[in-house]
Amino acid sequence: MRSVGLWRFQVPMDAGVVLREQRLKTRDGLLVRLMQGDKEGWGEISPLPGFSAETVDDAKNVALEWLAAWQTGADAELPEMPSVAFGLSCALAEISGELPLQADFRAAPLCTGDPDELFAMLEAIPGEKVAKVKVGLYEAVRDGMVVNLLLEAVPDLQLRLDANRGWTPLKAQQFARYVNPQLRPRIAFIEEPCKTREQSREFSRETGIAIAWDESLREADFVFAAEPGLSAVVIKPTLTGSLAKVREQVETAHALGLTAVISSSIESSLGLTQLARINAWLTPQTIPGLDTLSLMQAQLVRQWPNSALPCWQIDELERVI
Ligand SMILES: O=C(O)CCC(=O)C1=CC=C[C@@H](O)[C@@H]1C(=O)O
Ligand SMILES: [Mg+2]
Repeated sequence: MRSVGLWRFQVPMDAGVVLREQRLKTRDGLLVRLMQGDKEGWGEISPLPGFSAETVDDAKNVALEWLAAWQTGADAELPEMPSVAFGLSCALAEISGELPLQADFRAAPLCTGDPDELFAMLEAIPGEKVAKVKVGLYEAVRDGMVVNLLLEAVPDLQLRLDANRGWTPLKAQQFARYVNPQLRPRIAFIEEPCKTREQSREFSRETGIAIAWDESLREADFVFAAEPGLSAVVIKPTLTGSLAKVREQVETAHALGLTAVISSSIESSLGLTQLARINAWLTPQTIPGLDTLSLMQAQLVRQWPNSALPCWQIDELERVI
């Protein structure tokens, strides 16, 4: 016997979360529950505005169609739509036991570049010190100075930076000029410094600073390849698709000697705890990019350890079916 449930949620965000120059006031998405005999699996379907091609309504319609077929006992192929394929495949993998329960709740603290804020965060994390700093939001020169200062002040710190393709080659150069060449190896990578991949490669060649692909993974002409200066790929499962596709991408990256970083698409705590499990399962050596729960004002159904945010239960959400 199979049965299904689908809920729509809307969680208020912390003021000031800006994605692609758009303020994200609420995080909207769907939670799905599959039940088969005495087994139960959950998944989150949350297209990310500005990043996903689909909307929540698109996702809902595609999910409903698949759920109707699954409920009648058909094992239909997963939909292509990435957020839907991800959520449904997680629910199926919980039922089958493919997605292990063990989770890696470490997360590289996300910092907007306020050094005092970062020092406080770093003090709180034991072990390997890896943090992620958004750059490209202020003057490139200021970013360079902040990065230099952080690396100087915390000798065992590794930084991940993310420019979201915000820099022209000139701005990228201005940034690099302020980062002491001896400190540059402690920049684990900078995600997508420039508007084009070619400009980002050029930046890496000229500065010796490693780069990572994130946005590029979703482009039609992207192929996984090892190349000079490239150290990592950032994999955002909600934007990628099914768990099988995520796994394939992780394996391809590892075979090429690249780090694969499992990263959040700002999912609720339910999706985030699953990403922490995916990390423990597929990329256990790597600290994931999952420090986004604090951008939200509530958790959903499952709790992230030690989060003080209230946790909304399923009966507080809008039931679709
Ligand atoms: O990767 C992380 O450490 C956290 C997630 C994160 O930085 C992002 C999530 C979603 C959209 C973006 O603003 C940003 C990114 O570009 O990687
Ligand atoms: Mg990025």
